[in-house]
Amino acid sequence: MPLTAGVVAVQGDVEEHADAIERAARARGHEVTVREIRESGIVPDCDLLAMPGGESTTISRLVHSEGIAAEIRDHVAAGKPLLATCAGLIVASSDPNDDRVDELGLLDVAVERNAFGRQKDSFEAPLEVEGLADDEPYPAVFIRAPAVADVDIGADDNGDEGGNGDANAEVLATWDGRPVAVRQGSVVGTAFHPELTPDSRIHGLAFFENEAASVPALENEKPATDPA
Ligand SMILES: NC(=O)CC[C@H](N)C(=O)O
Repeated sequence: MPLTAGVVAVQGDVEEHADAIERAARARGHEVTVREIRESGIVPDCDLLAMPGGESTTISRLVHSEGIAAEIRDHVAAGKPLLATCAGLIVASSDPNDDRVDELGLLDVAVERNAFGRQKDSFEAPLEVEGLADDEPYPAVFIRAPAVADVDIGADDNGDEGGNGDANAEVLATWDGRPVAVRQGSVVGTAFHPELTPDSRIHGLAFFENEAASVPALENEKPATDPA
C-alpha cells in the first residue's frame, strides 16, 4: 500500500516539502502520494503530515478557520508523524509567546519568534542533530527563524484540546546555545527549513526513524531503520 502524505498548504514551501517527503520515502522503499491540505477532510487519510513555515499568525488562523486544526490534533493523537517547520513549529507549540498565534499545543515547548534577530534574517548552519541516519552535520537553513525558549512547559494553559500525552519534549539540536529541533512522541519540530536543502535526513528522521511514530510497514519489509 502506498503511503499518503499531507502537506498543510495554506502557506509556505509546499512543493519543496512534497519533494523531500518523496525522496525520503522512496529511499526507504515506500511509494508515496502527496496531497496538499487546504481544507478539512484530507488529513484523516494521511499517514504522514508536514506543516511548513511561512507566517505563523496566518497559518494558525487558516488551519483553525478551515477546520484542519482539529484534524491535525487527531492525527497526532493517533501516533502518526508530524513534521512542523519554522512557522509550523510555532503553530505546533504550546506557547508561541504571541497572542496572535492560536497554537495547537502538540509540542510542550515555548518558542520565541524571530529569535535570531534582524542582522541574521537568514543563514545556514551545520547542525549536529540527534537521531539522524549518520553523523554528518545537517545543513540547516534558517529564515527569520524562531528558537525554542523552554522545553517541557506542560499542558497548555488556555484550555485548548491537544497536548502530547505523557511524552516529554526532547531537544534534538541546538544552535547558538538555543534549541532548534525538538521531538515529542510522533511530532518533530524544527526552527529551520529542512525542505530547502537536497538533504532529506530530517524528513527521514521525522517520518521513518522515529520509533514513537506509527507509519504503516512495507510489505515484505526489511526494517525501516535501514539508512538511506
Ligand atoms: N520562515 C518562517 O517560517 C518564519 C516564521 C516567521 N518569522 C513567524 O514568526 O511566523
